[in-house]
Amino acid sequence: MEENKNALLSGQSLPLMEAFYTIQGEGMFSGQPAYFIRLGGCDVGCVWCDVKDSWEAERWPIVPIQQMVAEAESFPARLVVITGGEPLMHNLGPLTSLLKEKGFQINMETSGAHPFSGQIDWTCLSPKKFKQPVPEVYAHADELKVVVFNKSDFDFALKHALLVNEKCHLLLQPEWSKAEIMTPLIIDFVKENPSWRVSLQTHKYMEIP
Ligand SMILES: C[S@@+](CC[C@H](N)C(=O)[O-])C[C@H]1O[C@@H](n2cnc3c(N)ncnc32)[C@H](O)[C@@H]1O
Ligand SMILES: Nc1nc2[nH]cc(C(=O)O)c2c(=O)[nH]1
Ligand code: SF4
Ligand SMILES: [Mg+2]
Repeated sequence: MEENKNALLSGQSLPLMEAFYTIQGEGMFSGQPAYFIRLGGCDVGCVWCDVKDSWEAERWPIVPIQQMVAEAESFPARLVVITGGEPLMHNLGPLTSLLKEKGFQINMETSGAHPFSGQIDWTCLSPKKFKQPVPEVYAHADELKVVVFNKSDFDFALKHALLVNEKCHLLLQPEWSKAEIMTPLIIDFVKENPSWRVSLQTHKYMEIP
Protein backbone atom coordinates (compact mmCIF):
# COMPACT_ATOMS: atom_id res chain seq x y z
CA MET A 1 0.00 0.00 0.00
CA GLU A 2 2.71 2.44 1.13
CA GLU A 3 4.85 1.30 -1.83
CA ASN A 4 2.00 2.01 -4.25
CA LYS A 5 1.59 5.50 -2.76
CA ASN A 6 5.30 6.27 -3.11
CA ALA A 7 5.36 4.97 -6.70
CA LEU A 8 2.38 7.24 -7.50
CA LEU A 9 3.94 10.30 -5.86
CA SER A 10 7.23 9.78 -7.68
CA GLY A 11 5.39 9.22 -10.97
CA GLN A 12 7.02 5.79 -11.46
CA SER A 13 3.53 4.21 -11.54
CA LEU A 14 0.27 5.85 -12.55
CA PRO A 15 -3.46 4.94 -12.50
CA LEU A 16 -4.22 3.74 -16.02
CA MET A 17 -7.84 3.65 -17.18
CA GLU A 18 -7.03 2.47 -20.70
CA ALA A 19 -4.49 2.71 -23.48
CA PHE A 20 -5.27 2.26 -27.16
CA TYR A 21 -3.84 2.77 -30.62
CA THR A 22 -6.12 4.91 -32.76
CA ILE A 23 -6.37 8.05 -34.88
CA GLN A 24 -6.20 11.40 -33.06
CA GLY A 25 -9.73 12.61 -33.71
CA GLU A 26 -9.51 16.21 -32.47
CA GLY A 27 -7.50 19.37 -32.81
CA MET A 28 -4.45 20.23 -34.91
CA PHE A 29 -3.23 16.59 -35.07
CA SER A 30 -6.60 15.27 -36.20
CA GLY A 31 -6.15 12.35 -38.59
CA GLN A 32 -2.76 11.27 -37.26
CA PRO A 33 -2.25 7.79 -35.79
CA ALA A 34 -1.34 7.88 -32.11
CA TYR A 35 -1.13 5.73 -29.01
CA PHE A 36 -3.42 7.11 -26.29
CA ILE A 37 -2.63 6.75 -22.60
CA ARG A 38 -5.72 7.62 -20.53
CA LEU A 39 -4.82 8.22 -16.87
CA GLY A 40 -7.49 7.91 -14.17
CA GLY A 41 -8.55 10.77 -11.89
CA CYS A 42 -10.25 14.11 -12.55
CA ASP A 43 -11.69 16.70 -10.15
CA VAL A 44 -13.00 19.20 -12.72
CA GLY A 45 -16.52 17.82 -13.04
CA CYS A 46 -17.64 18.87 -16.53
CA VAL A 47 -21.39 18.12 -16.77
CA TRP A 48 -20.97 16.92 -20.38
CA CYS A 49 -17.69 14.99 -19.92
CA ASP A 50 -17.56 12.02 -22.30
CA VAL A 51 -15.34 9.91 -19.97
CA LYS A 52 -16.96 10.30 -16.55
CA ASP A 53 -15.76 6.78 -15.67
CA SER A 54 -12.25 8.21 -15.53
CA TRP A 55 -12.94 10.59 -12.63
CA GLU A 56 -12.23 8.24 -9.73
CA ALA A 57 -8.52 7.41 -9.84
CA GLU A 58 -8.92 4.59 -7.29
CA ARG A 59 -10.98 2.57 -9.78
CA TRP A 60 -8.00 2.01 -12.06
CA PRO A 61 -4.92 -0.20 -11.75
CA ILE A 62 -1.63 1.41 -10.77
CA VAL A 63 0.65 0.57 -13.68
CA PRO A 64 4.46 0.99 -13.79
CA ILE A 65 5.54 3.45 -16.50
CA GLN A 66 7.94 0.87 -18.01
CA GLN A 67 4.92 -1.31 -18.81
CA MET A 68 3.01 1.59 -20.41
CA VAL A 69 5.97 2.57 -22.59
CA ALA A 70 6.71 -1.02 -23.66
CA GLU A 71 3.08 -1.35 -24.80
CA ALA A 72 3.32 1.94 -26.72
CA GLU A 73 6.47 0.71 -28.46
CA SER A 74 4.60 -2.31 -29.84
CA PHE A 75 2.69 -0.04 -32.28
CA PRO A 76 4.23 1.58 -35.36
CA ALA A 77 3.42 5.27 -34.64
CA ARG A 78 5.81 7.35 -32.56
CA LEU A 79 3.17 9.79 -31.32
CA VAL A 80 1.72 9.36 -27.85
CA VAL A 81 -1.27 11.33 -26.54
CA ILE A 82 -1.49 11.54 -22.76
CA THR A 83 -5.06 12.20 -21.70
CA GLY A 84 -7.50 11.28 -18.95
CA GLY A 85 -9.11 12.02 -16.67
CA GLU A 86 -6.93 15.00 -15.94
CA PRO A 87 -3.30 14.07 -16.64
CA LEU A 88 -1.90 17.07 -14.76
CA MET A 89 -3.22 15.61 -11.48
CA HIS A 90 -0.19 13.31 -11.74
CA ASN A 91 3.57 13.72 -11.78
CA LEU A 92 4.26 13.22 -15.51
CA GLY A 93 8.05 13.67 -15.23
CA PRO A 94 9.19 10.00 -15.25
CA LEU A 95 6.61 8.78 -17.84
CA THR A 96 7.46 11.56 -20.28
CA SER A 97 11.25 11.24 -19.91
CA LEU A 98 11.01 7.49 -20.59
CA LEU A 99 8.81 8.15 -23.65
CA LYS A 100 11.31 10.77 -24.91
CA GLU A 101 14.16 8.28 -24.35
CA LYS A 102 12.31 5.86 -26.64
CA GLY A 103 11.85 8.50 -29.33
CA PHE A 104 8.18 9.42 -28.93
CA GLN A 105 6.58 12.77 -29.64
CA ILE A 106 4.36 13.49 -26.64
CA ASN A 107 1.09 15.39 -26.95
CA MET A 108 -1.16 16.06 -23.97
CA GLU A 109 -4.86 16.84 -23.57
CA THR A 110 -5.49 18.90 -20.44
CA SER A 111 -7.96 21.20 -18.75
CA GLY A 112 -4.97 22.96 -17.16
CA ALA A 113 -6.62 22.81 -13.74
CA HIS A 114 -3.41 21.55 -12.05
CA PRO A 115 0.26 22.61 -12.18
CA PHE A 116 2.23 21.64 -15.27
CA SER A 117 4.60 18.67 -15.21
CA GLY A 118 6.49 16.54 -17.72
CA GLN A 119 8.36 17.00 -21.00
CA ILE A 120 5.45 17.65 -23.30
CA ASP A 121 6.00 18.48 -26.99
CA TRP A 122 2.46 19.68 -27.67
CA THR A 123 -0.15 20.79 -25.16
CA CYS A 124 -3.81 20.98 -26.03
CA LEU A 125 -5.37 23.22 -23.38
CA SER A 126 -9.14 22.83 -23.08
CA PRO A 127 -10.16 25.22 -20.27
CA LYS A 128 -13.31 24.59 -18.29
CA LYS A 129 -15.73 26.89 -16.44
CA PHE A 130 -16.12 24.21 -13.77
CA LYS A 131 -12.49 24.58 -12.58
CA GLN A 132 -10.38 27.10 -14.47
CA PRO A 133 -6.73 26.60 -15.45
CA VAL A 134 -3.92 27.53 -13.07
CA PRO A 135 -2.24 30.65 -14.53
CA GLU A 136 1.13 28.98 -15.30
CA VAL A 137 -0.44 26.56 -17.78
CA TYR A 138 -1.48 29.16 -20.39
CA ALA A 139 2.15 29.72 -21.46
CA HIS A 140 2.46 25.99 -22.29
CA ALA A 141 -0.57 25.88 -24.61
CA ASP A 142 0.16 25.03 -28.26
CA GLU A 143 -3.54 24.75 -29.04
CA LEU A 144 -6.50 26.18 -27.17
CA LYS A 145 -9.53 23.95 -27.77
CA VAL A 146 -12.74 25.31 -26.28
CA VAL A 147 -15.76 23.03 -26.12
CA VAL A 148 -18.95 24.84 -27.15
CA PHE A 149 -21.94 23.62 -25.15
CA ASN A 150 -23.93 26.86 -25.25
CA LYS A 151 -23.67 30.35 -26.74
CA SER A 152 -21.84 31.79 -23.72
CA ASP A 153 -18.88 29.55 -24.57
CA PHE A 154 -17.91 31.86 -27.46
CA ASP A 155 -17.21 34.67 -24.93
CA PHE A 156 -15.39 32.20 -22.70
CA ALA A 157 -13.24 31.22 -25.71
CA LEU A 158 -12.41 34.85 -26.60
CA LYS A 159 -11.38 35.57 -22.98
CA HIS A 160 -9.05 32.57 -22.91
CA ALA A 161 -7.52 33.48 -26.27
CA LEU A 162 -6.14 36.62 -24.56
CA LEU A 163 -4.31 34.46 -22.00
CA VAL A 164 -2.38 32.12 -24.32
CA ASN A 165 0.67 33.15 -26.33
CA GLU A 166 0.51 34.52 -29.88
CA LYS A 167 1.55 31.28 -31.57
CA CYS A 168 -1.17 29.22 -29.90
CA HIS A 169 -3.70 27.76 -32.34
CA LEU A 170 -7.33 28.59 -31.51
CA LEU A 171 -10.04 25.95 -31.95
CA LEU A 172 -13.73 25.57 -31.16
CA GLN A 173 -15.16 22.09 -30.74
CA PRO A 174 -18.88 21.37 -30.45
CA GLU A 175 -19.95 19.45 -27.37
CA TRP A 176 -20.95 16.07 -28.80
CA SER A 177 -24.60 15.98 -27.67
CA LYS A 178 -25.07 19.57 -28.91
CA ALA A 179 -23.09 19.18 -32.14
CA GLU A 180 -26.12 19.47 -34.40
CA ILE A 181 -27.09 22.86 -32.95
CA MET A 182 -23.64 24.23 -32.14
CA THR A 183 -21.65 23.26 -35.25
CA PRO A 184 -23.48 25.76 -37.53
CA LEU A 185 -22.90 28.52 -34.92
CA ILE A 186 -19.21 27.59 -34.74
CA ILE A 187 -18.96 27.70 -38.54
CA ASP A 188 -20.46 31.24 -38.58
CA PHE A 189 -18.16 32.34 -35.74
CA VAL A 190 -15.03 31.04 -37.46
CA LYS A 191 -15.98 32.69 -40.76
CA GLU A 192 -16.29 36.01 -38.87
CA ASN A 193 -13.20 35.38 -36.70
CA PRO A 194 -10.65 33.76 -39.01
CA SER A 195 -7.94 33.29 -36.39
CA TRP A 196 -10.14 30.46 -35.07
CA ARG A 197 -10.82 27.06 -36.63
CA VAL A 198 -13.32 24.26 -36.22
CA SER A 199 -12.36 21.06 -34.37
CA LEU A 200 -14.72 18.08 -34.61
CA GLN A 201 -14.55 14.83 -32.66
CA THR A 202 -13.92 12.97 -35.92
CA HIS A 203 -13.27 9.63 -34.16
CA LYS A 204 -16.92 9.62 -33.08
CA TYR A 205 -18.07 10.07 -36.69
CA MET A 206 -15.64 7.31 -37.74
CA GLU A 207 -16.87 5.14 -34.84
CA ILE A 208 -13.38 4.35 -33.59
CA PRO A 209 -12.00 4.74 -30.01
C1 LIG B 1 -11.97 13.75 -21.91
S1 LIG B 1 -10.89 15.14 -21.94
C2 LIG B 1 -9.48 14.55 -21.02
C3 LIG B 1 -8.38 15.55 -20.89
C4 LIG B 1 -8.63 16.73 -19.96
N1 LIG B 1 -9.31 16.36 -18.77
C5 LIG B 1 -9.40 17.81 -20.68
O1 LIG B 1 -10.58 17.99 -20.42
O2 LIG B 1 -8.79 18.46 -21.54
C6 LIG B 1 -10.29 15.15 -23.64
C7 LIG B 1 -10.88 16.20 -24.54
O3 LIG B 1 -12.24 15.89 -24.78
C8 LIG B 1 -13.01 17.05 -24.69
N2 LIG B 1 -14.38 16.64 -24.38
C9 LIG B 1 -14.80 15.96 -23.29
N3 LIG B 1 -16.12 15.71 -23.35
C10 LIG B 1 -16.55 16.23 -24.52
C11 LIG B 1 -17.83 16.29 -25.15
N4 LIG B 1 -18.92 15.78 -24.60
N5 LIG B 1 -17.90 16.90 -26.35
C12 LIG B 1 -16.80 17.45 -26.93
N6 LIG B 1 -15.58 17.42 -26.39
C13 LIG B 1 -15.44 16.83 -25.19
C14 LIG B 1 -12.31 17.84 -23.60
O4 LIG B 1 -12.62 19.21 -23.59
C15 LIG B 1 -10.86 17.61 -23.95
O5 LIG B 1 -10.44 18.52 -24.93
N1 LIG C 1 -9.58 9.10 -31.35
C1 LIG C 1 -9.59 9.87 -30.26
N2 LIG C 1 -9.10 11.12 -30.33
C2 LIG C 1 -9.09 11.84 -29.18
N3 LIG C 1 -8.59 13.08 -29.00
C3 LIG C 1 -8.71 13.41 -27.71
C4 LIG C 1 -9.31 12.36 -27.02
C5 LIG C 1 -9.43 12.30 -25.56
O1 LIG C 1 -10.34 11.69 -25.03
O2 LIG C 1 -8.57 12.90 -24.92
C6 LIG C 1 -9.58 11.36 -27.96
C7 LIG C 1 -10.16 10.06 -27.93
O3 LIG C 1 -10.70 9.56 -26.93
N4 LIG C 1 -10.12 9.36 -29.11
S1 SF4 D 1 -11.66 18.06 -17.31
FE1 SF4 D 1 -11.65 16.56 -18.95
S2 SF4 D 1 -11.82 14.53 -17.96
FE2 SF4 D 1 -12.28 16.09 -16.42
S3 SF4 D 1 -14.50 16.22 -16.41
FE3 SF4 D 1 -13.77 17.79 -17.85
S4 SF4 D 1 -13.68 16.80 -19.87
FE4 SF4 D 1 -13.89 15.18 -18.33
MG1 LIG E 1 -12.24 11.41 -25.92
